[in-house]
Amino acid sequence: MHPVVLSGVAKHYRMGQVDVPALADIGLEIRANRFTVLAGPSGSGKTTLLNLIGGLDRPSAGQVCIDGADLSTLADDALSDFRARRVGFVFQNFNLLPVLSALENVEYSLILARRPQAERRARARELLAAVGLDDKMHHRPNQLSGGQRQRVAVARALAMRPALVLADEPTANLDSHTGAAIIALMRQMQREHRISFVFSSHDPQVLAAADDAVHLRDGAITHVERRTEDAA
Ligand SMILES: Nc1ncnc2c1ncn2[C@@H]1O[C@H](COP(=O)(O)OP(=O)(O)OP(=O)(O)O)[C@@H](O)[C@H]1O
Repeated sequence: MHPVVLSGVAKHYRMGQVDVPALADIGLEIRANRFTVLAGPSGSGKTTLLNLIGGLDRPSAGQVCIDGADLSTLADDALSDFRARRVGFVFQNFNLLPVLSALENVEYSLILARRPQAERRARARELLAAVGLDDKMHHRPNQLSGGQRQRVAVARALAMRPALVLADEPTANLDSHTGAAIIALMRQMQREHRISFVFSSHDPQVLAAADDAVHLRDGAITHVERRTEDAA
């Protein structure tokens, strides 16, 4: 099963009297357990598409189905609940809560989901160890480097065992060496946790690491490259 299927998706933004078309007639199947990159020049619609896939915004037309659920049929509460349980997010500016430690940042979504304390603490520790931060669990974000902050964000995105992790330009604020390490980490996490990762990126290193690349231009898909076979 494809975890994400988009059909006939369009998005227009309204700016006063002006209608700004951002995406038109998008049909796309994102494969399960793959690393997919949305690539294209600035303004081509990458972030808009990622926001629709993650249920952060709604399409002007068409359907977005994740894990068999048609997001357009969900009311706002159900949509945010779905997002919290099934989708992990990684942002270019990390978006960690500054007053919380690395451990608490990873644990936070599990607290909101009312998981028992022992379980959520164990899960957060396990994930921080997996991203190489065993010795930094009690550091706050301003006591961590950019690369370490993004490692915390990756651990946080995985905490709820999502079906899908979305990352908007995750290496944009990192130097190329640190960016390469984060890509390798995300690749490893994607394989170990057997989930689908979808990125938007300009970064050739991210594009080179992808199984599938979706090329966008002027709000439309120009072509999709599938670089690995479907599993037998
Ligand atoms: N909130 C908004 N209101 C109005 N227009 C918007 C809004 N967000 C995006 N747009 C427009 O939609 C189009 C697609 O923007 P989008 O941010 O999705 O592109 P992008 O490929 O992610 O660009 P970048 O690589 O620069 O982040 C652009 O023309 C942009 O100006």
